[in-house]
Amino acid sequence: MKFILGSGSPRRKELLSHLGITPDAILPPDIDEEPKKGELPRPYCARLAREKAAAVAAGPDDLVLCADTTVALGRRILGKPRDAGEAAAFLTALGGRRHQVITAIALRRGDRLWTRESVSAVKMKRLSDMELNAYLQGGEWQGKAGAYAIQGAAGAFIPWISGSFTGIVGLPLAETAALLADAGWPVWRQA
Ligand SMILES: Cc1cn([C@H]2C[C@H](O)[C@@H](COP(=O)(O)OP(=O)(O)OP(=O)(O)O)O2)c(=O)[nH]c1=O
Repeated sequence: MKFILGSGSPRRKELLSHLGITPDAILPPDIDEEPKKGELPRPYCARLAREKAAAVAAGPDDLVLCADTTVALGRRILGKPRDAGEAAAFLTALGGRRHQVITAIALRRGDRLWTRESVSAVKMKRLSDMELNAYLQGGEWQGKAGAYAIQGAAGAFIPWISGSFTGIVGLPLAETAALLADAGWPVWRQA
């Protein structure tokens, strides 16, 4: 049996290491992340995590762990920005308001699938032109849902969260540990 991390996100690999897990393989899934017409953020995020888990090639006994992080502004889904212009639009829309960050995780072994979700609320301050431009120049927005990473410079824009910090970064550790326990993986085995 192999443990496969179905994710190209270095944050997810690092967070998983806190549970003492070094994956036997890292296989980033390649799926269409376009939301369906009228799809709401939470079901969208859960669907993507499931589809990622289904897309990773694995043996019948292998465990495959996948996740999806989605930023939701009301009913609006903010995925990974295509370019700096879209990142600027996302950050302008998020500034001065509360939004949600959803991370859905999916664990698959053969035909069996275990899933969980973490939902956090995040308040971002309204950004000045100087803050916005400096942040865009720093490049940390690339590849991040909602165009920011709380674990980097954008932490300075976020005075308040309610929920799971590790969930916002991309892999909620409490839910992940519980999911692994559901599947019979011994997270807290003694050395
Ligand atoms: C909101 C937020 C997102 N993110 C990241 C986590 C995810 O990597 C990314 C959202 O994109 P995802 O599609 O969830 O993941 P990914 O494309 O990076 O990797 P994979 O599909 O291979 O697993 O945004 C942060 O690192 N910090 C944050 O504060």
